[in-house]
Amino acid sequence: MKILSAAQTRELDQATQTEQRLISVELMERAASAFVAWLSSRYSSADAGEILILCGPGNNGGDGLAVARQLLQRGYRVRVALLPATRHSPDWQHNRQHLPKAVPSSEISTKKLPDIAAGALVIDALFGTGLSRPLAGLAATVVTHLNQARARVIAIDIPSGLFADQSQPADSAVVCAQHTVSFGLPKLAFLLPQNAEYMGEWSIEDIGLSQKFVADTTTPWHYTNAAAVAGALPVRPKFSHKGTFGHALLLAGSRGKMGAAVLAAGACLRSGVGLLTAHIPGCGYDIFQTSQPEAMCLTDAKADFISELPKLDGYQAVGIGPGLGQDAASLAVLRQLLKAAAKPTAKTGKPLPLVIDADALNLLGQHRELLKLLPENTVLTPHPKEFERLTEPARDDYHRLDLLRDFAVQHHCLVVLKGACTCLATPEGELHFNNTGNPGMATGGSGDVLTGILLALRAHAQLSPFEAVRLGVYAHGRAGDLAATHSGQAGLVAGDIVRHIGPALKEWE
Ligand SMILES: NC(=O)C1=CN([C@@H]2O[C@H](COP(=O)(O)OP(=O)(O)OC[C@H]3O[C@@H](n4cnc5c(N)ncnc54)[C@H](OP(=O)(O)O)[C@@H]3O)[C@@H](O)[C@H]2O)[C@@H](O)CC1
Ligand SMILES: [K+]
Repeated sequence: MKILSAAQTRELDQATQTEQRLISVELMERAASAFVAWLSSRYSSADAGEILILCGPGNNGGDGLAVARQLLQRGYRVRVALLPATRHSPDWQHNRQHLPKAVPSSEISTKKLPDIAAGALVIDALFGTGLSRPLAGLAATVVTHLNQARARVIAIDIPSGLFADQSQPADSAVVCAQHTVSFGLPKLAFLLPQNAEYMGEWSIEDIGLSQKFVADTTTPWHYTNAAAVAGALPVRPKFSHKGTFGHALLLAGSRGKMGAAVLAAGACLRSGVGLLTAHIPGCGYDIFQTSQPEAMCLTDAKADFISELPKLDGYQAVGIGPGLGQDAASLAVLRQLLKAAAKPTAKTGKPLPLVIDADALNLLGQHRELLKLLPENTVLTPHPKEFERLTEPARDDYHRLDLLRDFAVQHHCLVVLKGACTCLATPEGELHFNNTGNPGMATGGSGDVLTGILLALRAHAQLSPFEAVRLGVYAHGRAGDLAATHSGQAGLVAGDIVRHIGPALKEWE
């Protein structure tokens, strides 16, 4: 699914009208109907009580006025408060004229802010994607007044005061919604942690916008949902054997951190890899062989950390990092690996696929000269702090996205920035936000599991680097979601995610 800018969203609006021979007010009516259908599926008129609709001067306010009329027709009690303005959009004016007299309406002023009882249901239709500057004056006062009221706020399209695709000054007035009901496509702002307090839960309603325009429009931003990865996992052919699905090598573990190696290995095995060999420090042999009998095991000469790079012949992908530690000898192994993997393999003529995580990323951050050795299409899986060590502190989430994109393009690699909406940056400069996963996955070992999944999928000959990583990130979140249905979010541990990779991947079969 594509994510469009605010300017492209306006063009989409126009293109839809032209394509479907609609007048703009008809599209507004569709948006209002979709919003009302959403609201009435969640709140009966008794639950809702008297609904206050705050309307601005543009089409977002026009949506609010159409919603007021439709809610009244459905038997809800509504009242409307209008933000004064010198100019109103034509569709606003149309819906103002068609607002039934039975809907009480008043104009807001500094002296007459709307009464909002705690717990009241309030619809925020002040500003949408036409926001052209941070809110100030009366508009900002109304938003602050609303946020202080402890009401149940539902935003139409986007919380008012929030820009759809760029940052606003830190002290801007923005509506804090409990839920945002948006139309057609998600907006970039919805996916960034810095906006979580404004967005609440959000959902996207289909209003039949032009699919052709969306298909023809280019954007760096994409959203990975179930439809995006449908059919992405190749069917296992009847006459396949374990060699068909690749042999992966995992370099992981150190004294006290063997669990990371065990989790990554378990995840790799559950993600369809043909064979897995793990190279681990001597201290981990019994632990590893006992907990992962399906994997083969090579032990390092050192007992506590990895100091040797095994021969790489015969492997289709190598993962390094989980529980590795940051010993100088392990750094030397990482350097040797980067150099060796860059040489084209006899089988594919391409560099050996690498997945780099955790301490291997921290070592890269401390020795940035190694970044120029990264083979093409290497996968890096940092969380924001690890990513900062590779680049620089980000001013905000938008700046972090710029850094992420630049890094992936400059180093020709795939970077998975882990978070609530994990973002995959490609060497072509695309950013793909993931829609699976839950806060229960913010737990130790969750990242090691992702490394194992990605390692298995990068060893799969039929998946392109991008397909493997996008699918792996999605499947990791999906496994976490399935795990949470059993253990709950608080009780979820990384091993639960491993145990649900199979059921998650089964959904593609
Ligand atoms: N796209 C779609 O597919 C569909 C979109 N639809 C709906 O349309 C909405 C977008 O409508 P919109 O473009 O009229 O923008 P919106 O935000 O309501 O108001 C702009 C007005 O506010 C003003 N203004 C701006 N910033 C301001 C500020 N800080 N303080 C004060 N004023 C400010 C601005 O004035 P100006 O910038 O010219 O000074 C202008 O007058 C969209 O979010 C969705 O709800 C659906 O109906 C149908 C399908
Ligand atoms: K709004």
